[in-house]
Amino acid sequence: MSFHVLITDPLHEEGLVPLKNHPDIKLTIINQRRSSNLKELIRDVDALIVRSQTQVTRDVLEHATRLKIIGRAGVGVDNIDLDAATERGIIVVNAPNGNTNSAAEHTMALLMSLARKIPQAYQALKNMDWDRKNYVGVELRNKTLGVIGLGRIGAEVAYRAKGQRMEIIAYDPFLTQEKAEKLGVNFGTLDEVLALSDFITIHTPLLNETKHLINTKAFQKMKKGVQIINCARGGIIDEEALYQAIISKKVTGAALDVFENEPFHHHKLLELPEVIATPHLGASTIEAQEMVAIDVSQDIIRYLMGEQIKNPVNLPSLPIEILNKMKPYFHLGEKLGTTLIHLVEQPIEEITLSYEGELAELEVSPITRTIVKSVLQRHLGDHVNDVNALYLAEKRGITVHENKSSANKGFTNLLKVEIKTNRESKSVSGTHLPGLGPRIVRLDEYRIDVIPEGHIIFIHHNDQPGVIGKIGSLLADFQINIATMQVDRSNLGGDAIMVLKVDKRLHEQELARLKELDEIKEIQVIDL
Ligand SMILES: NC(=O)c1ccc[n+]([C@@H]2O[C@H](COP(=O)([O-])OP(=O)(O)OC[C@H]3O[C@@H](n4cnc5c(N)ncnc54)[C@H](O)[C@@H]3O)[C@@H](O)[C@H]2O)c1
Ligand SMILES: O=C(O)[C@H](O)COP(=O)(O)O
Repeated sequence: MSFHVLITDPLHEEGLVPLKNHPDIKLTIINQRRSSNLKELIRDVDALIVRSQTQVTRDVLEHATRLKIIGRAGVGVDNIDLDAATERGIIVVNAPNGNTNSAAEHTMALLMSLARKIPQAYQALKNMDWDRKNYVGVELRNKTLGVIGLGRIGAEVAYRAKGQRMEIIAYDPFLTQEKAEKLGVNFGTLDEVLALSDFITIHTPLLNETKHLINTKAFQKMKKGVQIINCARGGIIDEEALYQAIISKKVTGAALDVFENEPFHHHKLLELPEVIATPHLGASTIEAQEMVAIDVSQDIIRYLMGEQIKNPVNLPSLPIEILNKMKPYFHLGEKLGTTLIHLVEQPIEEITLSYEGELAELEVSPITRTIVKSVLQRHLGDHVNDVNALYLAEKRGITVHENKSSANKGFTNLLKVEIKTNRESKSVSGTHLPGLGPRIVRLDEYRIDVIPEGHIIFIHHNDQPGVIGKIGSLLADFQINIATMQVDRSNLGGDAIMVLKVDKRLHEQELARLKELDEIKEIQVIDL
């Protein structure tokens, strides 16, 4: 199988090598700035790789009929419509670690340039103006640096700023006491960070919640004379509010690497002498570009070749070692979901997944996605995948519940899948036996022991003498060999089930003959 990969932003050459050398990959590289026909180009590609300049909008994705994966050679994915990608089952991956160091170093360069007015003094000197009195700076030592967003880059900046003997106060909704202590920073609320800092540096993603996080109100809460750095994303600072805060002398300096609209040829903030700026260069180092390009190319290749990816953005992300440990449960979950969906009538209202024993200790959301996928695939087809399964379930009004219990009910791990429709509720439970593999151990209240693979016939019948013989002799007439047989009943002479594993698939006519037996209430043939 051959895959077509399209690259629309400049990428480091090293990152292209694995793609160029791959026998199953055809590579197209375009300069998106010169190409306005992304919608045309994206039609026949399997993978797209971008940096921050290509805008992967919903409109663009509507034309991407074959697209399976989008790779972002960098961190921020605000130029990609994640909801639209998820709805279409397109996985988005990024390269979150490769440019952390470079972005932190760039932030420090901006911080120091701001404190000592280096760009302004340099510009004056270039204009042959030997001016010393207008470029008196401030020391960083003993000043307070407010860090908003203490993730990868924020933490690296805090670490470096401590080397400048600054006091650090940080705000991040996910900051734990342990992490703050480890980094030697003070915990603060957003308002405290705004009120106490001499310098403020922003390191959050651009999200609905962080759009214009630093607005007129936020500037009002700041110290007079504060200086601000944004090496994260344009749009987190309200640029008009910043302009006014500088004019009013509340803010005495701003260093910006990112802007609300990029690229631009004129910006009113740059007319102010207090503002220094770079054109989104935080990640622009040889080292960072090499690393992000390699990381993203490798994940693209992994995904296209059906291997485990490392940096998914629209899927729960777990370390590879843990995912490998969970592999048997993905397999078991998929088999249980496929089995159960063949045994219920539509329409489904609820899917409930119960994780018991050892399973309850795991992060089970990826298994849940796989089970929901296997359930929906029966009627929606192969376009359902782990990325869009939960979205498609929600869109169809199906609620998905997850229950966990560490209680051990005779199995070290037990996974129960239950489907509720408007008429009935059915469940199937399974376990993974180390060294032996998956087993279906319960069908509703019936106890069975079935290896979920091959051709399986589920029969719901009346518990009465002769049924097993009749079914056995009919199958013999069809030349179908029975490999295993399991029978259980609710009570003597009541409802019973039979699960047969046979060596070849039944034809429609053969199935019809079995259904003619009076004792049989329901029969389903499933290929697992
Ligand atoms: N200028 C550049 O070239 C450049 C380079 C790399 C990254 N970036 C940008 O830098 C930013 C940070 O990147 P990162 O790798 O450190 O990401 P990260 O995910 O490691 O860290 C982001 C942190 O922001 C926190 N956060 C989220 N919402 C918040 C809020 N409302 N208030 C405070 N904190 C909040 C998160 O909890 C997280 O800890 C991103 O916007 C990324 O796109 C820019
Ligand atoms: O989010 C990022 O990784 C940076 O903003 C880098 O963007 P770039 O790849 O366009 O330089």
